Amino acid sequence: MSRRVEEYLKSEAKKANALVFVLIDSEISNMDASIKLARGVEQAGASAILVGGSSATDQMGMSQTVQAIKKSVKIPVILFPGNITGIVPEADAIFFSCLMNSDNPYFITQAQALGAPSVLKFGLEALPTAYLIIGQGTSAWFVGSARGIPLGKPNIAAAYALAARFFGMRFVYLEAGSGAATNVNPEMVRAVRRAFDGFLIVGGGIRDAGTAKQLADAGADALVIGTLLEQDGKLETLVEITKTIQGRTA
Ligand SMILES: CC(C)=CCC/C(C)=C/CC/C(C)=C/CC/C(C)=C/COP(=O)(O)OP(=O)(O)O
Ligand SMILES: O=P(O)(O)OC[C@@H](O)CO
Ligand SMILES: [Mg+2]
Repeated sequence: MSRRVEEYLKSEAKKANALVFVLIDSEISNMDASIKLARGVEQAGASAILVGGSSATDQMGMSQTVQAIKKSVKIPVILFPGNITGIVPEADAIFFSCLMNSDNPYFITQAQALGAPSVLKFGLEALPTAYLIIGQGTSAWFVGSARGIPLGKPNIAAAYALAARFFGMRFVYLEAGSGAATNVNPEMVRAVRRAFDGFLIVGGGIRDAGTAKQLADAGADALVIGTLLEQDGKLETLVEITKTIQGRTA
């Protein structure tokens, strides 16, 4: 299986303090809005577009959205599935994730087993990802039956990341949850960075450049921004974020 997207992300991450990935929630944005947003965020310096939603079930709609985004931007489009319904053919890659701290085995191995044949059939590049949900009260936390790692317990997150490393997973995604009131804190990112030498993604509740800089300085390779851009006029904040952590826009 090709590692084209993974190699691209790793080489881009070497050039910047951290990359920015933008999450387009296929349950919220219609096709025109998604295309406009994708073009805007590419211009603003985002390195990849993630498409997904914790309860996305409209595969036809997602398929069309991904296809339209692909035609509009050069940066990779990566699926971010909350379930097997989040797998569509048109993307470049998929976070093939294991919600390691779920209480439900479905989100640890069963969705993956059910989805794997489609990933192969569609030729999607699978990015092996340990998805760790931090804190509680968000959609991903609820839908994924996560036993959220307490925000103030960096060593627990680091232990999961170490387990992910020993499993051979090459990505860890520390997720406070979309729209989280409190983002993952830099102490936890630092602890996980010490334990895990792969590609470290941090997301959930990041809304300003100051926070983004702290998380990048703590060792994140990429930050995910979603909810912020669901409000009009916030592209400027994204430009500020990319400038602060990368010193550049596209
Ligand atoms: C690999 C395959 C086939 C599936 C993975 C299945 C797993 C591990 C799911 C994890 C649990 C889960 C429900 C994750 C959702 C991730 C996601 C797309 C979050 C985005 O959050 P939103 O759905 O936008 O939240 P809002 O409700 O706030 O919009
Ligand atoms: O929507 P926000 O809070 O930016 O979170 C993005 C992403 O980490 C959610 O999966
Ligand atoms: Mg959302």
